[in-house]
Amino acid sequence: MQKTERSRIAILTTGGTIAGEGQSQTGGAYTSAKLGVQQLLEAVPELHDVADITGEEVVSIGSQDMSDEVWLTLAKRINAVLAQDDIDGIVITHGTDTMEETAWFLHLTVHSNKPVVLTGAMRPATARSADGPLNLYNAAVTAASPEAVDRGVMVVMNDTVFGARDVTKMHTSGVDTFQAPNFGPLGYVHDGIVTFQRRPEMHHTMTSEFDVSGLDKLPQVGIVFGYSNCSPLPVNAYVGAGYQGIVHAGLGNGNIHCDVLDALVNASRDGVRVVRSSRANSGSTTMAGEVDDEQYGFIASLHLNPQKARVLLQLALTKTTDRDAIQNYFLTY
Ligand SMILES: NC(=O)C[C@H](N)C(=O)O
Repeated sequence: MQKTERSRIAILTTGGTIAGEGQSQTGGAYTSAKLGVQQLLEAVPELHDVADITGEEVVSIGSQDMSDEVWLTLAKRINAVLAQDDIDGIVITHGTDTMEETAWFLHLTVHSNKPVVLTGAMRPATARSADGPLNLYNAAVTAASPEAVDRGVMVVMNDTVFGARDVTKMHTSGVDTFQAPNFGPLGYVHDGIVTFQRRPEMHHTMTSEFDVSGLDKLPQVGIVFGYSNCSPLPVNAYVGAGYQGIVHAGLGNGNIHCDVLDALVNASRDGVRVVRSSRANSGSTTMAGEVDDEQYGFIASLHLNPQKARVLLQLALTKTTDRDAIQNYFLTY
């Protein structure tokens, strides 16, 4: 696709290690979300070779503190900015801890085909070989590319472009922490050029039916982790607190310890929607395995990991509580 005019990119900042400051350049303790939007932009003057850039701070937090409220604020702000004729794409700087969840939430709630790219850093801005500046540059290159239109929300880290549905954080500290274990990346960025190899096939952005424009909170959905000798206490606590949904981070192909299974079946029969995901980092919780979802009224998360299954269940519950309809959402998005 040819493009002659200069792209116009809005950079929205939310904090994270990319805006982090430490006392040493070679590692150790640091605090995320310290630098403002101007400091982030000034660190990468080459951004202005890529596009006309505007910057705006949405929040300034470590992404471990991300909340449904911030997601709703972000989605509404992004929809408003992308509705402007004078903006071609958005870059969001974000902490890496929950970047995959925010990207996935936005993939389902932003209704535009313009590129939306999240990026961040594993090393604070003050570190030797800080990865943030090049990640920010590569994110802007991607957001400014006409080739990036209609690929949904993306994460650009470590020269790699990932789809929001596929990407997950796999390493606690490495700069190559983001991977897409089931489906691989969408493309790569090198020398100021983004090259794509595929586009997401499932519904998102323009074809997503989830609309959060009138919402100021989301349904409450909790995650329960499966392990040997585990207890039904967390399931019962969520049910007692009135949660509308529970995602079980199950064993292997979404399997569930017998004590916890009883608690989840009771929850499901009481109308709490239960999604069966897996603590394994790749593969699908398939619809026919050792657990009979139809019998218990459970929903298989398929390739969505627990933290992403939680997001889709929250959005599904804004539309329906019907088990079959929710399973269908997991087959569609
Ligand atoms: N690398 C990072 O950005 C980690 C940080 N705790 C955050 O998610 O905000």
